Amino acid sequence: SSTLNQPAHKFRIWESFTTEIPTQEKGGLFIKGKAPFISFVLGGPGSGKGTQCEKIVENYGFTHLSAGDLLRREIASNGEYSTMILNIIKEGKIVPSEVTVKLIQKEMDSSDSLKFLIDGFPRSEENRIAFEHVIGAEPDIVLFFDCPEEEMVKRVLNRNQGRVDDNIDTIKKRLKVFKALNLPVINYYSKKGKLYTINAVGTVDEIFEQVRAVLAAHELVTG
Ligand SMILES: Nc1ncnc2c1ncn2[C@@H]1O[C@H](COP(=O)(O)OP(=O)(O)OP(=O)(O)O)[C@@H](O)[C@H]1O
Ligand SMILES: Nc1ccn([C@@H]2O[C@H](COP(=O)(O)O)[C@@H](O)[C@H]2O)c(=O)n1
Ligand SMILES: [Mg+2]
Repeated sequence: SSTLNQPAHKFRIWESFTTEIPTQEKGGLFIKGKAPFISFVLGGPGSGKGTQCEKIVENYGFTHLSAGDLLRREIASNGEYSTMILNIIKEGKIVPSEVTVKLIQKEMDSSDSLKFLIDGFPRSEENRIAFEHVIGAEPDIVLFFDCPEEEMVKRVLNRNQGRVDDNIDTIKKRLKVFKALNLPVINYYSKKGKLYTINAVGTVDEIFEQVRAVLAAHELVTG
């Protein structure tokens, strides 16, 4: 059956083995003994999510899961969904949540990490709801890299990593999709008090100082 129709199965397993029932929020990951800290990392195309995630990993030992990288790896594997994913990425559209959440779930399940950065996810309300349903967890915080469109376009066009979506036509489409589908997710987490907006203009180090302040407030600075 569809992944989306499966319950947050690990939570059910935990419930049946202990009377000490953890909060539903982190249910799917409690089987590892301790619920990991989860940060979603959002922002438009080229806002600097991946760059800042690298700095967070270096400094604080998070495990970085980039949804885009997982999808690109899936394309490279020539698997069942490769062509479908490639076509969607070329169009700047969003891959069905069932596929993306399954890739994230696999990485989280095979990791012992207690700190995850989930970069470029959730890109839509559908993504968000699928994650909650399948993983059985919500993020502790959401970092939002807020960057003007002209700056994002400039950065993407200069990126030079051979990505099929780093061209002006696809960037325009990605910006439209970001506004239509990702901003509602950002607003959702803002209302929940989980959103931390970072001014993504400036040097990489200047931006990282803002990130550091957010992580310090959550006592995640010890690595
Ligand atoms: N503060 C900055 N100033 C100038 N250039 C930057 C800055 N941060 C990142 N860049 C550059 O901008 C480009 C895009 O950055 P990055 O790949 O981190 O963005 P992203 O948000 O992950 O984008 P995407 O959503 O497309 O994956 C890269 O070439 C990166 O080196
Ligand atoms: N949750 C997601 C994340 C990404 N995609 C697709 O991949 C493209 C590249 O993503 P980056 O985070 O590396 O910019 C993106 O434009 C989408 O086509 C997705 O579908 N769902
Ligand atoms: Mg990226």
